[in-house]
Amino acid sequence: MAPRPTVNRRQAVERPVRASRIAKTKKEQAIKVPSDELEAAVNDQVLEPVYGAPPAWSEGRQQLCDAIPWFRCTQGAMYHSEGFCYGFLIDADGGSRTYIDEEIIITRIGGCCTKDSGGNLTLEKNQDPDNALVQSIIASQNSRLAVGLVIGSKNKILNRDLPHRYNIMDWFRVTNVWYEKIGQKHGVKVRFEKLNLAEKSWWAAKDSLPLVPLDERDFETKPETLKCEKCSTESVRLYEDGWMCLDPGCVDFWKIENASPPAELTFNPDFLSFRSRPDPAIQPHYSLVPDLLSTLDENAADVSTSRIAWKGIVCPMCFKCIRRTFWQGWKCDDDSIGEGSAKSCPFQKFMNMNPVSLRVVLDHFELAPIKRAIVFDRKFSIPEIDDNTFFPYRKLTYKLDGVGSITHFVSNKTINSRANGPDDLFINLQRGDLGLKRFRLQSSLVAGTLTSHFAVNYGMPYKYVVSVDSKGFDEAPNDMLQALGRLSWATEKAVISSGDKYLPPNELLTLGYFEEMKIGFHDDGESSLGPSIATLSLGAKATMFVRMKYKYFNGSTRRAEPKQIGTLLQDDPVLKDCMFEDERRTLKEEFDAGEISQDEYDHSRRALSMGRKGKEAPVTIKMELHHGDLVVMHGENLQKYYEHSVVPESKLRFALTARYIKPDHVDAREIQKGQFSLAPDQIYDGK
Ligand SMILES: O=C(O)CCC(=O)C(=O)O
Repeated sequence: MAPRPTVNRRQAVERPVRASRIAKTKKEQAIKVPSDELEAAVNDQVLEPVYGAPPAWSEGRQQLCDAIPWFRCTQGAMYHSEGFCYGFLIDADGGSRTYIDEEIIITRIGGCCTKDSGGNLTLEKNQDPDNALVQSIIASQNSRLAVGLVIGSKNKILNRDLPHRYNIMDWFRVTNVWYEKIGQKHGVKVRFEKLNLAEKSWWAAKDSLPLVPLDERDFETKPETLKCEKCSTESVRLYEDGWMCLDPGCVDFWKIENASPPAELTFNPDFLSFRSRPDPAIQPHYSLVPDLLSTLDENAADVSTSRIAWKGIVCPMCFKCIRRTFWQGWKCDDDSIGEGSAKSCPFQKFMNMNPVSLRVVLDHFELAPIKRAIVFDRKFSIPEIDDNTFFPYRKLTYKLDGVGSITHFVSNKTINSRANGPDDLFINLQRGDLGLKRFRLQSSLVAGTLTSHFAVNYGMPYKYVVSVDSKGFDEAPNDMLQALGRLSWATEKAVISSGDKYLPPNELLTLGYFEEMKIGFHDDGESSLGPSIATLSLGAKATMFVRMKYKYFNGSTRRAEPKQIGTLLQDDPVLKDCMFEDERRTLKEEFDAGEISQDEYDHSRRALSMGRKGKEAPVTIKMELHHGDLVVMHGENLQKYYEHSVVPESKLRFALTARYIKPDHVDAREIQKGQFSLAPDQIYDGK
């Protein structure tokens, strides 16, 4: 029998491969493409079909990160956590001298980059050994931890027609981590080698050669490694063009025989073709494609609202990563982006939502509180306490000078346990389908981020924080109207005590929080809302934080660049406890009195902030919201100047918030949605 050729080379490399950013077809491999034709070459590329299909995929980054535990990073190429690299994305820009074939990937590790005018990432500082990404990739290599790889469809180096935006590849081992000179800086590169060499990769070209069996592979031949004469560091020979010392601390770093290497380098075929002997000790930490659903016993108490149960899953029918957008579970065709094969996937998994009992979320359920004992932390505002006017509620009032007030009606066991009271509402809201869903945040750092809570809106449309489709109050279940009765009572009592006119609510937003869900700092809206907003808390305890908005605290908007000053406030209200309160007040008085010009006013204000980093305002009000408590925020400018966030504890909480939406901000056809009349047993008497 004729001897076989060197098998690894037949698999991966048959001729020298130029290490470039340009994707090349097999025929073009040694052809140099001028850089000004780069864009056109990439666009005109004829992509080859792939051999198989990815084990899981996603059209959105958020969906991918939610479902795949080894890739929970919505930005950057590397997912690292607690000092290890678990997952890596190969997408548009792998940097210069990138390489991909069926089993090998050579790429930079990402980080320390900015985008140049052409949209390419360039290193803006050296990547040193203390960099977290560098440490993580080395830690994974040293502890023989397999790394999961994902390939994005913007990758043009592989030259394959990838089926989806993000495609799970397989587990890889880290075989080499080294430094290269990239522009004027040094950055870290990595060579990944597919762990399972016994199975053909799905991303191989459809007409590619069959896989070389393991027992015919050469695991002995390794690329040449030489010791530097200057620093004694051993470095592997990466490029055909010549050996280079890869220690960035050495005077001979990145030089071929004392000279800079050519701009375009050709990979050393031995570096591409060597394969590591299978090693059973190299294992991943996670499953490549987790089957989360098989582990969720929906009949077990409280599983359906636990943290793990609102992670994304991989659709068992079409393998798409899907997020839990519905209160009851996952629906494959709901979380689709663009056209995709899964648009019509019928998979849906709605869980048995066994009601979570109050016993589970309230430590002191039945035992307390008969009267809630409250300890106030002197770091925050201390409220006025009134135990009499609205007995059995304790009324706590926080005053925000010249802005408004926050009234906290503290509930107790007697109030909560009355018929149609908070205890009943908490259980009843869990029966049936209220239509609670997670929506996309309108503005978020990463596009497509979902809220960390479920929402449903009744009454007038409320579109400030999330775009929630509103249902009319005529469709609202009795429990919502019972809650609306309480909220109307609380609003009226809080507003009338402050001497203002009471406007009955015409909108009710219900938020549902599972374990570890929350709502970050936001305001409820300025121009479209009336001055009063009332919330009823049900279930788990939560903490509400109130702070001044950044621009009112600092006197200017956030700066685009650290050295710049943001835009100064046109009309600075100089709120109590803002930065440079005294100076800003004096300047404002001088300006209002015509003693200084606009230029002088702005110049002096800029001088105050010069050289100072803007910062978030400290929290001024911190409230513990318990089951049955009612909170009313009141004041024309409260939502303009202040923002709030709420962080619940335990496994289930509802917040029902009633607002007055100004009818002139609502489409005339929607106005009737906000009309309601309460039946006698839905009107609340404060007991
Ligand atoms: O969960 C809460 O208590 C507050 C909810 C909230 O801030 C909102 O609906 O805007």
